[in-house]
Formats: sequence, C-alpha cells, structure tokens
Amino acid sequence: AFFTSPSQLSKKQYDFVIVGGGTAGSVLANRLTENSKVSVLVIEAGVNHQGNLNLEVPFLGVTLSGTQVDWNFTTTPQNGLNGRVLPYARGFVLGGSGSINLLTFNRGSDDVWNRWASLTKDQGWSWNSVKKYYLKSSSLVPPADGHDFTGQANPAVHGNGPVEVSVPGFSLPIDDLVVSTSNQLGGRFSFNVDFNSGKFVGVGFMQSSIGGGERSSAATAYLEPVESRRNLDILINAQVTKLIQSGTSKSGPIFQVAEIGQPGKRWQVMALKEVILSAGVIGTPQLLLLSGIGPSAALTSLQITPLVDLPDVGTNLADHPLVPNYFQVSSNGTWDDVLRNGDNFGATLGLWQASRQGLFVNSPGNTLAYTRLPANSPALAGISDPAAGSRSAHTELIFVDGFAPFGSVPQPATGNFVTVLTAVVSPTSRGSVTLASTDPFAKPLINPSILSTNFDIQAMVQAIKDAQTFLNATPWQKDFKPVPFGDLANARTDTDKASFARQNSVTVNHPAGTARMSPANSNWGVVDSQLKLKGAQGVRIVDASVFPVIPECHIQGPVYIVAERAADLIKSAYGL
Ligand SMILES: Cc1cc2nc3c(=O)[nH]c(=O)nc-3n(C[C@H](O)[C@H](O)[C@H](O)COP(=O)(O)OP(=O)(O)OC[C@H]3O[C@@H](n4cnc5c(N)ncnc54)[C@H](O)[C@@H]3O)c2cc1C
Repeated sequence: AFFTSPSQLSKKQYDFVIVGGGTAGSVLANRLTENSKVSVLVIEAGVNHQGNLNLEVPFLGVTLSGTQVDWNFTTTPQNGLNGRVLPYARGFVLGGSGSINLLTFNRGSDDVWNRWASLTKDQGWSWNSVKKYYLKSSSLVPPADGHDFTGQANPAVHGNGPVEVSVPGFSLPIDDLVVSTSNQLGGRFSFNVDFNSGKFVGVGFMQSSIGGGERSSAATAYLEPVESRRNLDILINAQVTKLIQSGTSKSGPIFQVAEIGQPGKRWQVMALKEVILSAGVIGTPQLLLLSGIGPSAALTSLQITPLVDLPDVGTNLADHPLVPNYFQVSSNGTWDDVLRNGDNFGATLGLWQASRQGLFVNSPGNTLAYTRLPANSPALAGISDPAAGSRSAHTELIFVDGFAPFGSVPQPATGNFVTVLTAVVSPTSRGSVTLASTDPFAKPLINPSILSTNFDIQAMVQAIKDAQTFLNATPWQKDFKPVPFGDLANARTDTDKASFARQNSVTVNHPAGTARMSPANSNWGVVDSQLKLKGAQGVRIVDASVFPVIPECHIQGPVYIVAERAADLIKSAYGL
C-alpha cells in the first residue's frame, strides 16, 4: 500500500525496513518482495515521482536541481574552488537521485570491479561475478527514433533487466564531427563502440537510462511495477531521524528500530530481520551519526552518546569535478535557440508530448570521450596511477551541441555554441559529511574537497587542453569553426587553465564512499563486503556510500549492480 503520513501505517513491524526509496532502495523493494512471505516497508523522505513532467522528459532533467524534488544541499566553501560554495543536488523523490539525474548509464570497466574485489577481499565484487547483476538490472532498447544503431552500441554485452537504456534517439549535427575527429586523431581518442563492454576508454555514443523517449529510473522500472504487491508498503514524505538500539548481541548493539520524524512528532517501526539504509551518500552517514554510530570523539563533542565507534563514517567522500568549456561556433546547427525562444521550446516540448520524438528525447550530450592521461602527464608525477587499471580513464569529455548552462555563466542572448564538459573521473581528492547539528532536520556539512589535490587539478587542465585539441581538428573547421568563449578564451597557459578550472568547476553529482565497504576483519571501512554494518547487528547499507572507491564512470549503473547483489546477499542470508 501507499502512504503519505506515518500515522496511516497499519503495521508497526516488517521483515525489512528500507530507509530511502531512491535508486538502490527501489531495487531492494522490488527484489525482496518477490517472495510474497516477506514484508517490506520503504520510507522515503521526499515526494512521489509521478505527475512531474520535467522528471519524465530526458532533456529537461537539467531543470530539476534546485526544485522541490531536490534536497537543495550546498557544500561548505571549497578551498580548491577559490572558496566558492556549490549547490549539491540529491533527489528528494521516489527513485532518488536517479529520478533527477542526467541519465548517462555506465557500468564501469572490468578494472573498476576487479579493484573492488581486491580492496574488499571478496571475489563476489569482481567483474565476472557482478556481470549477472548488470545483465539483471538493465536492457538495451532501440533509440526513440528507431534508427539502426549498429556501430553505436553492442547489444551482445547488454542484459534483460527493467531499466531501459538506449543510444541517443535524436541525432545532432556534431555527432558525425565527433566520430570523424575520433577516426582522424585515433590514439587516446580512438572510437569505442560500447563503453559498457568492459573497456572504458575512447570516444563513443552516450548510453542513457531512456526508453521510448522517457526517463527510465528505479522508480519507474523497479518500484511502479510492484507497487500493488500486498507485502510492500511505501511511505513517502517521511524522514527517518535515527536508528534506535533495540538490543545487544555478540557482534554489538542491535539497531532494528527506525524512528520517523516530523518536527515535534516521532513514530517508530521495527524491522524483524534488518533495517536497510539506502538513504544515499549524504543521508546514510547523517543517519548513522545521529544514531551514535561513527567517530566516537566527534560524536561526544556533539553530545551524542557513541554506541559504535566507526571512524570512517562520513569520511572518504569522493566526487567527479566538472568544468563547462564553451566554444562559439559559426554554424546554426546547435540547439541554443530552443532554450532562448519560447515558441521553439514549446514546439519541441509539444513534439515530445505528441510522439516522444525530437531533441527532448535525449539528455544534453549525445557523444563523449573517456581518456587516459599521457604517460608523461605532470598529474601522474610522483604518484601511483589512481585509475583502476589501463582500461579505465582519468578524464571525460562530453560533447554538447549548444550552450549547457551548468556552471555560473548564463546562456548568452545571442550566438551558437558547443560545450565540452570536462571531468576528472579518477579523482584523488577526498572530503567528508559531518553533522552541523544534532537536529535531524538541519542540513549536514558537505565538503567534497573538489580539486584539492595536484592530480585533480592537473588532470582537469589536461582535459581542458584535450577539449581544445579535439575541437581544433579539421572536421570542425568546415561549418563549425569553434572558438573558445568567455574565460576559456583567456586561459592560454596551463596556469591560466588551472585558474579557469578553479573558478568554473562544479560537480558531475557523483558523490560516493561515505560508508565504504572493506574486508570484514579490517580496521577501516563502515560495512563488510556483505554490506553489513560493522560492530553492530541488524543493519545493512545499500547505496553509493558503500563504494570502496569512486568508479571511473557515471555511477548510477554501479548503484544498480550493488543493489541487485545486495538483494541476493540478503535473500541468501535468510534463506528466502
Ligand atoms: C543532478 C544529478 C545528475 C546526475 N547525473 C548522473 C548521470 O548522468 N549518470 C549517472 O550514472 N549518475 C548520475 N548522477 C548520480 C546518480 O544518480 C546517483 O549516484 C545515484 O542515483 C545514487 O543512488 P543512491 O541509491 O545511492 O541514492 P539516492 O538515489 O539519492 O537515494 C537516496 C534516497 O534516500 C532518501 N533519503 C535520504 N535521507 C533519508 C531519510 N533520513 N529518511 C528517508 N529517506 C531518506 C532520499 O530522498 C533519496 O530518495 C547524478 C546525480 C544528480 C543529483
């Protein structure tokens, strides 16, 4: 059943209580209720995902941050960004951040998963082992316009799961230029027909969680189809405010009671088997800390009684920094006018509404590159390579056929533009999530420490240079003739480019690692490789906070993989 207030709950006990109906939480809700004897309650702080057009139209995903479907967090002032404070989007809605994200769907390289297996000493996380969970979570479907996508993706490496994934369903003039430039430059920019094949470097077509021209999310693909199961209750508009100790075991305190709160009011629900925290990279550590689970000294200084001493809770926050690089172009084959001109916007939206066709069936970028740094890059001097392996990238370039207003620079009133979004995907900067207050409704302190290491800034400088090299290639010179625009035009030296990056970087919104997994007997980490909370009983964590290290890719795909494996681990632990 579906509830909008804790007072409506008819039961106080469930086998599993899932905190957070986001990406991972929705997968678990579906998989655990496949067995009709298992009762599950999902508690989601945010709103319903249905009835919000911008959530459905892929191209309009960019408009969701900062609205009522976003927690509207901000970072602390970032030293690496000249003290700037960034908005830090997180989904406040069923489907979580996957309902408001920009839809790129990646699985990561084989190296990414094999490194996870080695860090956690659990071969169950290796590429070969998690393959079945990738295949179980998503399927490659035809693009919205039905074009023959031979050579743009390889159906053989894809599965038959509920999340629909497709190549762009509306071609743009720069798509061919990107492919021709890849063919011409080769080497670090060689064409890769399918990034989801295990080799995650090169230039290729974007794969996105879009089916039939609509966003496909954990809410639409996993939750909606099973909403009517009698053993599943979904409660929205309800924030869990802490876990309550319900007993003691030989592994430590038992936390099988979740407290749900509204200012001045509290309710409790009990998990007969486990509470599963899927509150995401910010919500999960915040809840652990509020419950007395974390670094004891920090908890004591906030006058929270420490119940489980876990120094890693809230640490190791990693994210991918992103810089929009703008180029003015002489072609009018860009979509800039759609954003500027109400009639054009209305017609494009009308086309989407009438037939799920046109520009709005895509996320803003159709093509992208994942690149490794040159071996002699100053970024790599004196450090071991932070990427998972040679089939994983250091940087990413997304090619956008218009002015992507992702940073602080507004779209100019006139002109045609191409944006290259450059990102560092193997960052070494690490930050934290800590409590600002013991009030569960107060926003936590989020410090992703963007561009705080030499590697990250030097890698970003290389990516900015790569963007210019790419757009200087001859295929662009006939119709587009790209010219660096704005601050980029003045960033001539490497030092200038570093300053430009610090002034213009935002994030790709890929935070991970604030409750990372580690081998069961190690003295670091927050959960073991079965995702069970260390030093306690009755709690498992299943979301992007358990990533032992940030993957060199967009991370929703890995969240689905983690959640699918977690469902199997839980079923097997209870013989379900
Ligand atoms: C703007 C944006 C763009 C992105 N673009 C991409 C992209 O293009 N490709 C990609 O792969 N990834 C992208 N990501 C990242 C990706 O979407 C996330 O990494 C992924 O969805 C995280 O899944 P999760 O299950 O860990 O957390 P979430 O999906 O965020 O789920 C956590 C859920 O818990 C709820 N919650 C939190 N605290 C509580 C509480 N105390 N009580 C109850 N409920 C609570 C939240 O409301 C939320 O619904 C993007 C993210 C954002 C925000």
